[in-house]
Amino acid sequence: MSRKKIIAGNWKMNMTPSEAVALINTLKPLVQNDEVDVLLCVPAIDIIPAMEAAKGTNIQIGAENMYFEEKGAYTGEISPNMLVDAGVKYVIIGHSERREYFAETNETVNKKVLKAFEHGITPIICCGESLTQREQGITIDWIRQQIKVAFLNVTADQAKTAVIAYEPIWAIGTGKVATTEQAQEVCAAIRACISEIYDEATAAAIRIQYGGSVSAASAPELFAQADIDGGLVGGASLKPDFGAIVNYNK
Ligand SMILES: O=C(CO)COP(=O)(O)O
Repeated sequence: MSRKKIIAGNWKMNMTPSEAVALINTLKPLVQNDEVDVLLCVPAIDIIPAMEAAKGTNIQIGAENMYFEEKGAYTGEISPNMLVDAGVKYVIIGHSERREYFAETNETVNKKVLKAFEHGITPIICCGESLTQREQGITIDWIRQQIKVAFLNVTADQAKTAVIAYEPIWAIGTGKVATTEQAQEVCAAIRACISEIYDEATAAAIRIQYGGSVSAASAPELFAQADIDGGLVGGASLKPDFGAIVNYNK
């Protein structure tokens, strides 16, 4: 089965609304590639102006986070309904930075994943090991656990449409990209885990990205791996380099 690659930027806490519009205008001509899905996940305050700036282009705008309640007394949070109303189709869930700085757990990730599906938003579910865990040889066990909990009560039909981002924490923002072998090994293990939870058809349909210091130089080899269906790109998505990453196959 051939899966369409999905190449997504994660802007993290960068870009004011006016900077966001300017960057999208710069990226527009650089990220044209019909063979891949192109997505920019941007800060909540940038979503509406970014949608407007990206109108009529192949750039889709996603969110970086979402709460698992619909509305109410949750100061500072963004609800799934708000994202849907703004036209958002993808949301990053459980990025390692949210787990580390905002106390997200596998359980809250699962609640958010279920809520996103309930509202027709595709979650980009993040997983990844620390350097210590890699050195201890527990990478695969750790990630299998993250995946199993994230997908609790998710149906096979929903799971087929999900995106998983494998992001080794030691490779994020460090310039230390995982080797293609390391990235492929874990992405294959994630697909095997999905196959165990559901079935082969679900595992064959789900898209798995690699993230962690992806650059124009490393993208072609990474994205050519059998189980890597694109990337979740941090730093390089804030620069024209993102165009070269999107066009990794040209
Ligand atoms: O965390 C990341 C994307 O979600 C990766 O960030 P970098 O590409 O800056 O390493």
